[in-house]
Amino acid sequence: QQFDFGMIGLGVMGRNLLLNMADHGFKVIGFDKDNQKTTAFEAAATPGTTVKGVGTLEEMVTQLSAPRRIMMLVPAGKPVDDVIESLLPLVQQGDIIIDGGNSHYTDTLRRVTYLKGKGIHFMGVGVSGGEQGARTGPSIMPGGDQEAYPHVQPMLEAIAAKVNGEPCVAHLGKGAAGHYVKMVHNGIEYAIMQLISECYDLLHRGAGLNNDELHQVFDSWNKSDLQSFLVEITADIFLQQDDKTPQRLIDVILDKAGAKGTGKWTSQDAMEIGVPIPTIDMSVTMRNISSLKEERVKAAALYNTQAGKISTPKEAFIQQVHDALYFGILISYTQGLALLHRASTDLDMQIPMQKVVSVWRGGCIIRSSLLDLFTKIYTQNPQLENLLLNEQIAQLLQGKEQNLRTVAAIATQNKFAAGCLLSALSYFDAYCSSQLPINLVQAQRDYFGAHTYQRIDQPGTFHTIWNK
Ligand SMILES: O=C(O)[C@H](O)[C@@H](O)[C@H](O)[C@H](O)COP(=O)(O)O
Repeated sequence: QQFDFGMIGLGVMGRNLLLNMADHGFKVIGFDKDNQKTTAFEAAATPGTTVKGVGTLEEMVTQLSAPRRIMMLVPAGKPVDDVIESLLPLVQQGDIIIDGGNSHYTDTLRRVTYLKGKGIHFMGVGVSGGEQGARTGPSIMPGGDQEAYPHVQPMLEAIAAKVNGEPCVAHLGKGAAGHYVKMVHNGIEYAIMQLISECYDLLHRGAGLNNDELHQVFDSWNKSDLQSFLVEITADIFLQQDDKTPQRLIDVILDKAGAKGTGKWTSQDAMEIGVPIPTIDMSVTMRNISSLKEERVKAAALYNTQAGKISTPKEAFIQQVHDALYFGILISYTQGLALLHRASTDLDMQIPMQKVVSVWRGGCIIRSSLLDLFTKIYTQNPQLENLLLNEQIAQLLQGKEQNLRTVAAIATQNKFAAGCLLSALSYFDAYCSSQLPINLVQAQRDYFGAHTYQRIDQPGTFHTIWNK
């Protein structure tokens, strides 16, 4: 019995992806050091499918047909390098090793080069959609050498989410492009989650909506132009009863966010290559501020900060917040996609933007109806530097702009920490300004550091001996 695909790591993601693959007729074999996981894997298989769990890497590798296709879903970092080293004595030239975890793209690039030298194909593949997505249809973001992709394409297309019958997977570029695209996906995910939480705060603490009303609002928004996975689950979350107290669970969850790093990496890389993504940056910052709970409690007492009650009539305010959220979400995608466009050139990854947005239409955490529009826009203009330069997007934003300004004013007036809503507006105003007050910054830099400046009326760089 020869198997088509092997998985290292049968935690919930690894197991579910492999079971999904077996359901599509592929013969799959999985390895995990933990015997309970291999047993649970076999037990969870759909009757009639061909699955096998083994306890040694050798057993798995020797039963795979050539070229071997081996995916690992292990924690990012050293565990990935350890698995690669333990595989090397067992694999042959032409075999394909895939890292499906959230690895940093520079690690992936290093591993692509290292294994290329040994005649082994290494692919960094982003997988989005969580446990449920892995089992029934994730969004898959593969990158790496084109030569290897056709060997894994049938499996990935079979298991991926489908939109209009099209699989949400495509080859997304050279080197570590797959993991780079997944990293930015997560950066956008951070921003949208933070924007939704800021709107929840304005509606709940500000306008006094209770959990049932919040459920109604988000449920209706999910039937509007805000239709998306994150808005959909947010509507559900407000109905979840706590099993320890008579309260709704949302009301007993501590306001301290966790983070595994992908959002931070996105901001770090954007700063590195000089692409502004302030709303994503702010979402990372807001998680960091949230972790300072004890200090925040002290500061709140010192400054007696209490968010105000919002007097705008409820229905009108709900509509204003709807538009503010829509604007913020669109700006978050805009920033992430502008980063991908630039990184594709600067890091020589040749990322096909129209494929990125089409792969994000289904299965992933940031899936939303907006991705259909983006797919049309990038198909018409694959080299678009920034969505804000597209007329259709301009019309959409101009229709919502005033309500965002109103909500931003209300939020600041009433002491709501709406950092992502405000940063989206500032980004929009700065990006859409032909004139920025940066001439003064240039003057100051030249004044104290002779850093020179350019003039609006003649080419060249200039330095002035300032009158001090
Ligand atoms: O696309 C996905 O399926 C998710 O993004 C997934 O990758 C994971 O849930 C995040 O990495 C969590 O990230 P944080 O712990 O940093 O929020």
